[in-house]
Amino acid sequence: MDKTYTLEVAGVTRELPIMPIADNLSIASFVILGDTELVTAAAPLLAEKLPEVDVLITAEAKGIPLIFEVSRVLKMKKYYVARKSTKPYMDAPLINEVESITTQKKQILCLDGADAREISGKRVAIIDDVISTGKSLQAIEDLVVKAGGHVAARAAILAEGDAAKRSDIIFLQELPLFFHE
Ligand SMILES: O=P(O)(O)OC[C@H]1O[C@H](OP(=O)(O)OP(=O)(O)O)[C@H](O)[C@@H]1O
Repeated sequence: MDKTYTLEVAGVTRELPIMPIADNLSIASFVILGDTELVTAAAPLLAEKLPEVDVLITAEAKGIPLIFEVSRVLKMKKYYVARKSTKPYMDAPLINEVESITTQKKQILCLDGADAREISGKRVAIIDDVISTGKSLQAIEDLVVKAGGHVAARAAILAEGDAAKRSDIIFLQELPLFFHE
């Protein structure tokens, strides 16, 4: 099997290392943390595909640079982040469990109660770097609904595996999964 996968997205090319995550499955590792060139190229393309929304939300961690840039392009003054642990400075956080394709154990996602109150009644776009099993997306969506927000868009740079067949998400490029014996 190839050791890398050549990804072309938003006019940028990256050689993604193919990494095993289970006995019969490998993924092309896509890490946008630190990749200013890719994030700044992808964010405006995603921003122009979004319907009109009031707020943006992502999950810690890899969605953060992307949501920052999308909010900047859209001239939004802030964005929201569901964290993967509670913090003492949070006010009555909303908490949900989450498991992603790369998660080895269960994690939590939590939204500060103060953020939840601001999201209430708003049209929300969920932003992430990749949608794969969709479990992270669903966990964020559950928090948004709990907060009283209305999910109006689900957007990512890449749709991995079967996620590329979904008609309810916005994405720029597909990413294959690599199954083996
Ligand atoms: O559709 P899914 O199967 O849920 O996978 C997609 C999620 O997985 C990755 O995050 P990861 O869990 O690796 O966390 P990190 O951003 O904190 O590294 C990615 O950033 C998405 O949030």
